[in-house]
Amino acid sequence: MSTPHIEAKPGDFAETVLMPGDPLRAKFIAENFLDDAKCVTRVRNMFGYTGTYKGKAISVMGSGMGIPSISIYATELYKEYGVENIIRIGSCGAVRDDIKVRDIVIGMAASTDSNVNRSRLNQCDFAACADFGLLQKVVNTADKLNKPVHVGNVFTADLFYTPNPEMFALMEKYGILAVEMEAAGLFGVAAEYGKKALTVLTVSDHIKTGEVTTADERENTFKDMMELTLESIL
Ligand SMILES: O=P(O)(O)O[C@H]1O[C@H](CO)[C@@H](O)[C@H]1O
Ligand SMILES: O=c1cc[nH]c(=O)[nH]1
Repeated sequence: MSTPHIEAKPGDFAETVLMPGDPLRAKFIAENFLDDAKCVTRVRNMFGYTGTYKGKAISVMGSGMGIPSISIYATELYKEYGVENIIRIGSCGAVRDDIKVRDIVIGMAASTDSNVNRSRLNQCDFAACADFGLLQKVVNTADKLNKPVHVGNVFTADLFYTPNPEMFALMEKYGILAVEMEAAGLFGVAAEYGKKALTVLTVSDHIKTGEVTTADERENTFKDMMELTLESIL
């Protein structure tokens, strides 16, 4: 069995798949955080691996950038490979003063300028939200590990290079924590197939201050986010 975009065999994916946008990041995670990781798909170089973390089977696969790309992979994983949980692990831009670069943001819900969830729900607004059980586990794990996290609404943008930068002030006014490009789409696909999803992000840049993280800082904060996410799904 294979799908148009995934060449893995039935049973090749674990019930939980971690999804960074970047397929090379999926490879890095497999090589540095999982034991006995095996590459299960490489169509279009969108690498997917399955291994174990402290004895538990976990998969990791790139999603690509933006809602259309993650929607293709999430649909095929949920529908064809029996995956139950997808946890997006990505980067985001902060849009308010109390969120700093390097912070961890957990997307409890995702607002968006995309029309995909309206297409699903007969043009009505869909409140795109994370699975409460996954959210609770990651928040409890953050408490246990003494890692500070921000939990709330993120904004999933269709355009990275936005022609409407005035939107960032509106996001701040409405309590949105950060901007990224996939969460609302992933939550919509999970709802469509009766599955579970969560988004965990690290702040790579600050929209208001222009501050960006260095490569070393990105590596360290990324390890923090990985430890938090992996421990929460044990
Ligand atoms: O770091 P990732 O997971 O790719 O996430 C963010 O980075 C990309 C934009 O540079 C978008 O995919 C956005 O959501
Ligand atoms: O989508 C994204 C990701 C990181 N930083 C941004 O400003 N936007």
